Amino acid sequence: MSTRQNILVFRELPADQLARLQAAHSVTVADPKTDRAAFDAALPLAQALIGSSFPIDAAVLERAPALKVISSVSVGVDNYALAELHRRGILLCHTPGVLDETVADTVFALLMATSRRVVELSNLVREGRWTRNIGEEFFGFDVHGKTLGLLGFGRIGQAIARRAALGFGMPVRYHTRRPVDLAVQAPALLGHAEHRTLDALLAESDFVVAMLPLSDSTRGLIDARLFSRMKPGAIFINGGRGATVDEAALLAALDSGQLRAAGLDVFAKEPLPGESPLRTHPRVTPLPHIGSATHETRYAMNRLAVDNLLAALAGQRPAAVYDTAAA
Ligand SMILES: NC(=O)c1ccc[n+]([C@@H]2O[C@H](COP(=O)([O-])OP(=O)(O)OC[C@H]3O[C@@H](n4cnc5c(N)ncnc54)[C@H](O)[C@@H]3O)[C@@H](O)[C@H]2O)c1
Ligand SMILES: O=C(O)[C@H](O)CO
Repeated sequence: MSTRQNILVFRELPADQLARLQAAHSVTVADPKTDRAAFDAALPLAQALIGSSFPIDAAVLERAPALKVISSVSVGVDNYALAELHRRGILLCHTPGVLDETVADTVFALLMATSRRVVELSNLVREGRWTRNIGEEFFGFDVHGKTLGLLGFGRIGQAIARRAALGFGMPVRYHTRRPVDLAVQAPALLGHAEHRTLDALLAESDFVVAMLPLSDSTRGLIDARLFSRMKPGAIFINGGRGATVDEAALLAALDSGQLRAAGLDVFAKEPLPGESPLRTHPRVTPLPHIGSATHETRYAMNRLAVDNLLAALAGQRPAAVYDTAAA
């Protein structure tokens, strides 16, 4: 690629990271959620896009004939028309690795909040309803020593597994299409994590944590059949993507008592619609998709996304390219 390129920034970046782009290229900032007209106007000349949380689908790509590279400020790539990017030869970069520990912390916050009923009991205090010693009806469920089942045992799944096994003494079971060679890929988990078939994992686990990407193979994967295979009284946590879960089946499993509780950072539709029963269900702890939302981690993601984009525009191999051919 030649020297100054046209970059369209479709989500706010930290000022210093935006300045890095502006120093070398022509930059237009237009958030399609608040100024769709400006975004649409900049698309035809854009050679590069950087941002997140907006679908870059085939219709958007059709209006961006000069596009050569997209740098997503996210690890998940479900907002991008992957086959179309591959067909058009557009490079897709993302931000794996820099958010693993923070997202794992968020998932653990949900694990603790659901099992120890943190939000419910904190509200009891705040609302002046703590008038006598807490009785059995408010007791929780131990986390330490319980079995954790992971659907999704990639970068973030393994960070969750380390917390569970090494911090809380929890046996970890994971389900992937093929067992992971722990000695090579996750030596800290040797002797702590074991591969299971999906049904065996569900039958054994006190906590089932989904940390899956959204793809054709995972959309709606966690359905009524899977909930019915879980241990009665299990806790379900979703930190991956909302659409991997059949939300009606999740509600039915909560209402029948099959599930003790659910902790959800992600939903099929975000922001969660006001009428969703998941918003106010007494045994659901909902979070507004905050897995990676700390100052440090969001900054690291933005910096990596800018690094990726500048490298691609300089004709170098970016640190984190997503393989659209494999999608
Ligand atoms: N809540 C948040 O804020 C937040 C933050 C970061 C990532 N995420 C989501 O988490 C996902 C995982 O991130 P990662 O960095 O750990 O990804 P990763 O690619 O390292 O791991 C993905 C794991 O999912 C497994 N997997 C994929 N398809 C599967 C299937 N059909 N059946 C069983 N296992 C399957 C893979 O084998 C792998 O173990 C992201 O794609 C993103 O959607 C959410
Ligand atoms: O995929 C990711 O990085 C998170 O969900 C933030 O969008």
